[in-house]
Amino acid sequence: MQTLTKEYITSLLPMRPDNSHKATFGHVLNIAGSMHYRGAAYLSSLSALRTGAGYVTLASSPGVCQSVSALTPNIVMRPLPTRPVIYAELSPQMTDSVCIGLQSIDTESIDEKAVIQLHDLLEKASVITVGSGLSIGQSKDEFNDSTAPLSSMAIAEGNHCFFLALLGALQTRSQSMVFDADALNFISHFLHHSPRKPQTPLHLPKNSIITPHPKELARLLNIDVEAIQADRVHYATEAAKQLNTIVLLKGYHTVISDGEYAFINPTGNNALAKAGSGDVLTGIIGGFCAQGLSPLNATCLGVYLHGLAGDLAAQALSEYSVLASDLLDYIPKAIKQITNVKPINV
Ligand SMILES: NC(=O)C1=CN([C@@H]2O[C@H](COP(=O)(O)OP(=O)(O)OC[C@H]3O[C@@H](n4cnc5c(N)ncnc54)[C@H](OP(=O)(O)O)[C@@H]3O)[C@@H](O)[C@H]2O)[C@@H](O)CC1
Ligand SMILES: Nc1ncnc2c1ncn2[C@@H]1O[C@H](COP(=O)(O)OP(=O)(O)O)[C@@H](O)[C@H]1O
Repeated sequence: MQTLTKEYITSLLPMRPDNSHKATFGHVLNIAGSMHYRGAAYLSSLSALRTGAGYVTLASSPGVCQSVSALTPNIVMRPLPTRPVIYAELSPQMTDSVCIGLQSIDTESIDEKAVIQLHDLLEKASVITVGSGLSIGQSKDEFNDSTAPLSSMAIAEGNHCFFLALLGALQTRSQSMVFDADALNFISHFLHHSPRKPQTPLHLPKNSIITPHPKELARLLNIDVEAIQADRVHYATEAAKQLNTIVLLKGYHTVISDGEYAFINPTGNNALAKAGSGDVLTGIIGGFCAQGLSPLNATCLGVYLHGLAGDLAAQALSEYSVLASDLLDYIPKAIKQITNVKPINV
């Protein structure tokens, strides 16, 4: 187990040749966001550009694409077809969001056939990031409860069907891939709670990275979150072996493991404990993968810089006041700090 050092991290930064163009620095396909989590699509897309990717395409529902393009002109949009809501409880007046009991259901779920329309982008993207704010459509505990009544299982599954179709299409691809947030919840559901039990063990595509917080890793391994927190390096390593992937276990002193080696990140602070900061991290890692770094190196560099951006933001704004969107402005300062670029006095 090693702690990441500034010297090691600096050595991982990708080159920026003068004789270059946007394709030199790679294309991130970010499949993210849903009606209730538009911010996650924005944060994960923009942070990839801030980290140096040449091109970012956001593939999401039309509503998400519209919202994100209203906030920034920097991201290319690929709106995907949505599927009609199939359950009977809907009244005609309900258009965007539907409340059944305490649940708020996303009616803009992406059609699983959208995967066919994504074929060209799946071919040409340098890296595919999936899951930030993708929406499971109901409470996670209910989603992961196989004893839930059939009536609730019939209620919107968010982007579950789309994700499973996508995962099938990704199996044969060799680009780096980052699976975050709800992508991990879909995988946990498939592994442990699906009424149709998987026939064969689930394999993530090669060159993949997963970015669970402790509860997401607990869901993936089907154990208690307390057990994970009591032995973070062991469980990150175990999950990396089981799923044949790079594991980034989030939290204070984030752990990164490829199943053989484990790294501990020394940067970051409680300012990062704010909704959306994990979405920024996904984009950062995607941005470095796009520039040609291996999944392990992109993860180590991304985690360190994300934490450093949080440290610099906390110094300037206080640990209380940092927003996930502030991190976007501190990524450049973190990069400058590790490259020892002196600030220019104007
Ligand atoms: N602006 C946007 O659009 C945003 C969109 N977002 C998107 O929303 C989606 C769902 O994300 P989410 O935050 O609602 O659910 P999730 O992270 O599973 O937390 C649920 C429960 O899990 C627990 N828990 C969490 N962290 C833990 C930890 N470190 N260690 C231990 N336990 C931990 C905790 O439960 P408790 O411990 O309180 O029982 C918590 O209440 C996802 O796709 C994401 O990308 C968000 O990024 C926010 C900004
Ligand atoms: N107390 C803390 N110290 C250091 N880093 C933290 C702390 N709390 C959260 N983080 C970091 O902030 C990010 C939170 O990600 P996540 O839990 O996925 O949130 P969200 O889903 O809201 O984006 C992770 O990178 C995690 O390591």
